[in-house]
Amino acid sequence: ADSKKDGLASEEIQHRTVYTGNATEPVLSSPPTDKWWKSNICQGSYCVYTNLRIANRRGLVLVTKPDEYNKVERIEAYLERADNKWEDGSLLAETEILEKGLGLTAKQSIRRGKPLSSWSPVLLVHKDLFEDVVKKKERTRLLEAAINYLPDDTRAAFNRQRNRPGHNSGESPRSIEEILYAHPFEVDLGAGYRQEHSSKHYINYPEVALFQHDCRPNVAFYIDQHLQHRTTVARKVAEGEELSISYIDPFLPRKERSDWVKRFRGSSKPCPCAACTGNNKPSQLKKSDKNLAEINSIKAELKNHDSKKVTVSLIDRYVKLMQEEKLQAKYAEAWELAALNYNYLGEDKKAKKYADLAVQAGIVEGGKDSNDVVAMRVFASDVKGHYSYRYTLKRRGIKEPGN
Ligand SMILES: C[S@@+](CC[C@H](N)C(=O)[O-])C[C@H]1O[C@@H](n2cnc3c(N)ncnc32)[C@H](O)[C@@H]1O
Repeated sequence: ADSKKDGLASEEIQHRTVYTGNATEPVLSSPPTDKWWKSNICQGSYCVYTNLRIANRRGLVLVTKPDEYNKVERIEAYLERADNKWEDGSLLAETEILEKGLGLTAKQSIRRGKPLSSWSPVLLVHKDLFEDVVKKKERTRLLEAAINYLPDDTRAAFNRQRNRPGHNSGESPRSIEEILYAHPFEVDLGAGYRQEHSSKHYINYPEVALFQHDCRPNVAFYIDQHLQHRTTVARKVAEGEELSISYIDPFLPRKERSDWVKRFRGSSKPCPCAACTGNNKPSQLKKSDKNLAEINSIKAELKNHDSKKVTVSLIDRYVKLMQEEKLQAKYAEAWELAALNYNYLGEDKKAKKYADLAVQAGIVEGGKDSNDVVAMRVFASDVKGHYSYRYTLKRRGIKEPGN
């Protein structure tokens, strides 16, 4: 009964007896604890790979193809440096949230820029598995075996996601597939040499699964090149407020965002976020839809070096709309575009201001060593020395005052 309550993996695999597809005898195989190991649990070109030692013995399992496995194996040294933690346990509380299940709320107010978490993945599953292995039973066999191989604590953390909070014992725990669909993260391991197939994988971080979705989130996240997942507060959070990340592209039109929310909830119920319901005020929704359409169209102009429509007031308007729409978790690209475009028009003071803001936002959204942050730092240090200074004015034949 206890195992049901905890939503643990199905009974048959609790004792770690794993059956291979065409074997007549159960194959009792336990992974070694000191290296990568390929199990004999395979289906077509997909196999279960495990590493119990990785990330200070948190462990990592993969359900993937051999060349994808090789890519992860190559970055093992980086994964080894993982630093798995909530940055400050006193800031967050697990809370049951109406219509959404278990989530996180702030125990006290938290400032923008505060790092919240850093976790290594425990499971990677090739996305093509779901097309190439058509029988759900076969996929389940691989996925359950993979989870079963994880170290006990990690498996328990994974299985906590399978609970259905707010529901009582009658309901069965979520399947691993449901968890993967309900969890927003995926990574592309990148094209290998002459590789033609996709390298996209679902990637699971059990602790991070506690962040609920919001299209106007107050927390930004990124997955770094070591596959480490990091979250940072994107706008000031009040005590008691729910912490959220966006599982989807927040610049999508509302209808598409709502459809996505239905998909990951596995339900036809409408999306309950304020950005979808407008707090039941139709005028608010209309305004937000209009703002978003305008943001997207101005963004297209700002990205086009040859645009004849960009003026200082158009950039000012873009900045204002981004703030109004509460898109703080996506400021980095916006401030970078604003900074460059101001500079194209010779507005060096505004360019400097937004370049500095782009650096701050870039740290929140991609980390201090990300390429964008490095580039914006260089730009901010000397906006007039940057190629972009007066770029548009020069092309329009406008001379610098005094020349
Ligand atoms: C990654 S989990 C988040 C933790 C989950 N609430 C739980 O209780 O385990 C994703 C699931 O949470 C629920 N959820 C997250 N954000 C939501 C939202 N904005 N509205 C409704 N449900 C949401 C959905 O059921 C979704 O499938």
